[in-house]
Amino acid sequence: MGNPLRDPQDRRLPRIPEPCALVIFGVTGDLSRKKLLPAIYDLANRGLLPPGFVVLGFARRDWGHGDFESMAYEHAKAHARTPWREEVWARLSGNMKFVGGAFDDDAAFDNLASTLDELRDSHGIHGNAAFYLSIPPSAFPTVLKQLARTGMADNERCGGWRRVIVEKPFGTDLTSAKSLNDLVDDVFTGPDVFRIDHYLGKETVQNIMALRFANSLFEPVWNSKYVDSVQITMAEDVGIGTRAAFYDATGTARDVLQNHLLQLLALVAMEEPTSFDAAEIRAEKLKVLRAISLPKDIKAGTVRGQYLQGWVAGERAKGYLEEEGVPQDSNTETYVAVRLGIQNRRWAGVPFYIRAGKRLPRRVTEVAVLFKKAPHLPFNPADVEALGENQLVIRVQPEEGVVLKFGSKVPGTTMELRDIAMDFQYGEAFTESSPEAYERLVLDVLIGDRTLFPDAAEVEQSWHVVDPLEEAWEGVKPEQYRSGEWGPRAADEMLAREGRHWRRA
Ligand SMILES: NC(=O)C1=CN([C@@H]2O[C@H](COP(=O)(O)OP(=O)(O)OC[C@H]3O[C@@H](n4cnc5c(N)ncnc54)[C@H](OP(=O)(O)O)[C@@H]3O)[C@@H](O)[C@H]2O)C=CC1
Ligand SMILES: O=C1O[C@H](COP(=O)(O)O)[C@@H](O)[C@H](O)[C@H]1O
Repeated sequence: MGNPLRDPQDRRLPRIPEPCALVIFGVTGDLSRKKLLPAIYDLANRGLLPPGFVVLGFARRDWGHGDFESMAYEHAKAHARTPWREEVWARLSGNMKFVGGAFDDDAAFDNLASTLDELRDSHGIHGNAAFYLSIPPSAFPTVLKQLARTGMADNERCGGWRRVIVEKPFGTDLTSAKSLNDLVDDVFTGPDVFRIDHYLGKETVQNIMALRFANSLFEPVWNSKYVDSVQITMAEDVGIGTRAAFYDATGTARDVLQNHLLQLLALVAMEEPTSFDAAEIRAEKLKVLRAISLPKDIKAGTVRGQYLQGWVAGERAKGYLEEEGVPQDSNTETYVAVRLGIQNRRWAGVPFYIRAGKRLPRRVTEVAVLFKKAPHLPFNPADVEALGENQLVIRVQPEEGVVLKFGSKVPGTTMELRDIAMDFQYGEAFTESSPEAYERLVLDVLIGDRTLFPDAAEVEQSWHVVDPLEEAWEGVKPEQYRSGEWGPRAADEMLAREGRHWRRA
């Protein structure tokens, strides 16, 4: 199916999937409870699900359908974005099924396959099903093999479409990502594979393309002639929560740099796609990912940190090594800062500073484009000194919007200058509410629109960036920072060495 953005007529059409089932592996997990089940309710509430839509949960529980439905009700109600309406849930709940079992349990998968076959006739889903792997990444291969063994991934046998949604991180390095790509492409046909990166489902991230390519204002200055540097920040006030096993084996670079942050960089730096087709957008992003250069001296051009105990938003926070399940001698980073370059004509010489961390003072994700100062400033030197650089800040979350910072005359009888901000906030500009990222992405899978999903080449290219970093960091102890601080001092020093500082996000 073509992308509706391509044809302005199509943009206004509601996109409703064909009758189908969504099978969620790991349905009792954190992601499913907080994001997927609420997203399904929100889609139903907006009238975007087909009649007879089935949610089929799979996890290690001795549950009947009713137990699953009660759990789903509790979490969907707690986390839904749209107003709660019992009648919407009542329509969904009749179609919520559960199959219990472990990933290595053949009988459980045989049971799942026959349940899906029965639903084809009883619920008119025509054999259409999407499988969401909301499970530990180490289990992706086992589940994919089970789907192959039981014939559940076989479009022809099932008489409808079969799609798979693979969560991130997709592999732990380039080699494992390649094997996983091979496996997933063996089991499913290429266009039926959806590698999810939920940042691409965020409204504010999709708006990067609109901001850049729908306006003539920014394009002329979107290059190394005018841009001094770009800063991408993903700060979280939370720690690792209950995800110690996953996080300690993963670290910040694999958890969010390899995917969310490199995707943001690609959207900010890529050339205009010839259309909004998935293939065109992916091709432009891939060119940027291929042009990324790492710091010559990786140790000097990157900083890894690990949080100590401290205070975040007035609350006492444990240190990373005190978190339950984290080994006492863990060297895993909970913060990363890196200076990347992009070796092409548009961006030569412009540093892209990227930082991400847990237990920072507050939750904020933003992309800041910092402009060079004007070549001549005919003002009082003290004023010129006090003026910051012009900045365009894309606030991904929270307080979603875009801020333009520039110097202005202070009202009065003298020519005094001060930085001011023009602020666009979604809440003020639009009456429409933004769908949650997973809501948009689940709908896209059910419709078969791959535009917002990175392809295999992008995922592999991102590991080309992260693998050398991981290699250089091997055995190196991370710098420490107190919970509630903006990361290790070394991250400030890294920018100071280049005459810059991190923007106050
Ligand atoms: N949580 C988050 O905020 C985010 C998560 N992700 C990704 O989403 C995926 C899921 O993460 P998350 O929900 O946090 O993980 P959780 O650990 O919370 O949940 C894992 C789920 O997998 C099930 N599971 C684990 N092992 C088995 C097994 N051997 N057999 C059957 N079921 C099993 C668990 O079932 P049981 O109840 O039986 O243990 C549980 O339902 C991961 O790939 C993660 O990287 C991506 C972005 C954000
Ligand atoms: O993918 C992940 O993202 C979350 C942060 O997501 P956000 O939408 O709240 O910004 C992060 O906490 C988690 O560690 C990571 O796996």
